[in-house]
Amino acid sequence: MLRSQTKLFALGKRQLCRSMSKSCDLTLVEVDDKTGIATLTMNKPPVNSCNLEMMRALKDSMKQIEGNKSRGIILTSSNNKVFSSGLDLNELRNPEQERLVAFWKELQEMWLTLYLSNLPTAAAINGHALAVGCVMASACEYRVMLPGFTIGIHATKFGYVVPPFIVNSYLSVLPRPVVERALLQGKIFSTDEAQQINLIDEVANSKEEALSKCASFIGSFAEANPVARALTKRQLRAEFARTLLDEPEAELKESLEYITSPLFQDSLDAYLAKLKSKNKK
Ligand SMILES: CCCCC/C=C\CCC/C=C/CC(=O)SCCNC(=O)CCNC(=O)[C@H](O)C(C)(C)COP(=O)(O)OP(=O)(O)OC[C@H]1O[C@@H](n2cnc3c(N)ncnc32)[C@H](O)[C@@H]1OP(=O)(O)O
Repeated sequence: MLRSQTKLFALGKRQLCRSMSKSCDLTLVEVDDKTGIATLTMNKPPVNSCNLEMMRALKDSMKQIEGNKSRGIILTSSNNKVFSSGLDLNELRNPEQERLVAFWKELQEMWLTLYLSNLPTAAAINGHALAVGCVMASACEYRVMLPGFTIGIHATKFGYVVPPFIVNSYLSVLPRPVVERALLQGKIFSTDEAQQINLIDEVANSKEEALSKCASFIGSFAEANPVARALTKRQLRAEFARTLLDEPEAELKESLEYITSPLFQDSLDAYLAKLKSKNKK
């Protein structure tokens, strides 16, 4: 198994840190010296799918940003078509038990790190944000999206039960009746639809504009005491994080049982075959 490593480079006025795998930098972090805001870029070709190493890199980068006393985090993608395609489905297919346990624990920890970050968080959604891609954007405090893309959690459409903490990600942004309908339909929203239901806060016409709008949002906390802000955020969000904070092992056990069931594996096979066949036509 590859271990992600983190390196720090001085780059002019900026610091750049990278979480690396053998073949590429999975995440890139740039801290703007003037604003103190860190941009965390997902950089796992072709579609930023979240495998074990990617989620570890994301978690490590976020912890590093918090440790560097940055003023906020903007999550974005180096791919100008895909923000993230969600969990790497290959991790779920006929998994080896030890790796599956590590993978699911990393998902839990990555989500908790983002959802409960002490820092203001914003997502510059510069491409499709599907399933856990949407969950990561929803875990941020603010979302700016480019037109012409899609966002949503479509798990039920291809036969997956939605885990409770993923339901909670939506519930922290959307009203309950909207969440219920969207999850049960497996609804994927266009940028316009997402704005209408307030799944996203703003639309921007370029990645630069999206980053700038996210930076303005983070700047809006300039007058707030960072410690008071962080503790208040944690109080507000603790309820939705409760399952994973108090009983991560129970959630893990339930998810593992479900993922390794023939029911799940069969629908995953069919879904992966459909996804691959798209490119063979
Ligand atoms: C009661 C207890 C309950 C417990 C429940 C426990 C577990 C349930 C698990 C359910 C959780 C689900 C969360 C998820 O995040 S699952 C991931 C779902 N994601 C998707 O369905 C996205 C699928 N991808 C796409 O729709 C498209 O790829 C796209 C993102 C719109 C980009 O389209 P495009 O630019 O055209 O790129 P391609 O489609 O050609 O993709 C390139 C390449 O990448 C492969 N790929 C895409 N997404 C994934 C992925 N998520 N995982 C692995 N691989 C992916 C795709 O197959 C192509 O591969 P080839 O080049 O080899 O054909």
